[in-house]
Amino acid sequence: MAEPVKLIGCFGSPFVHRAEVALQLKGVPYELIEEDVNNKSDLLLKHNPVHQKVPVLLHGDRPAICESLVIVEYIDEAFDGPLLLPSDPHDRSLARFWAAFMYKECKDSMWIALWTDGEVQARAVRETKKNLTLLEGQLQEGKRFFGGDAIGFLDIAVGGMSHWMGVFEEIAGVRLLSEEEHPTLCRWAKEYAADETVQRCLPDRDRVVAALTPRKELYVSIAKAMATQK
Ligand SMILES: N[C@@H](CCC(=O)N[C@@H](CS)C(=O)NCC(=O)O)C(=O)O
Repeated sequence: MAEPVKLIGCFGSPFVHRAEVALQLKGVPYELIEEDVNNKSDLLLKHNPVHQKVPVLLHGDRPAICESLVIVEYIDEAFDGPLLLPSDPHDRSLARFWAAFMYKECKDSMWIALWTDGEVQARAVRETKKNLTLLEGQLQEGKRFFGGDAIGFLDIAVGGMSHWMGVFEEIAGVRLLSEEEHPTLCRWAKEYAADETVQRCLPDRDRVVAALTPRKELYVSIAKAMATQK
């Protein structure tokens, strides 16, 4: 009998979304354990004592796997189904490189652009748009997804942007991604969000806006701290 798979997650998280999409694409049955990140459970603290964040993947009795992209890679290797990372080592390294770029440079500049103001914000907006152009360059002509004709690792890494970017833009009142400036990336975002498997684990947009809006002050203070470290 297959060992049970459990995912500790929380509502409205783009990081949890990554793990869920990977499980869904692989056709792995799993139990989603909803965590209240404002009142963390002993289960979460036990399995992710380092970062105390979701997602956390539990596979049988083995030690938990933490960090969304590590989880996606594990799911890809541990289960049958369509390959998420490219089979070619060179392509695989490139996918990992751009996923790391998304996680660090893109995310950081976006976050500062969304939640600061004045010259700091203006600089971050310019940097974000430059980063989005670089990312857009990874979408090959004639291919629907970063992974080619099917959703792959890099699509999952960038995937949060397709649903959450608009949410954060709405809460912050700032526009970063537009059809005029990044038509190919916008086309990708629509196709990703419209995919049948992805749709199964995309939280309702209005509920996400309602859940994240009260966190605005927190986002502003995190962004200010990030900006001073740059
Ligand atoms: N680098 C982590 C980030 C995960 C993350 O930030 N998760 C948020 C939910 S969206 C969380 O658990 N927040 C709780 C906290 O920061 O205390 C990953 O990729 O898994």
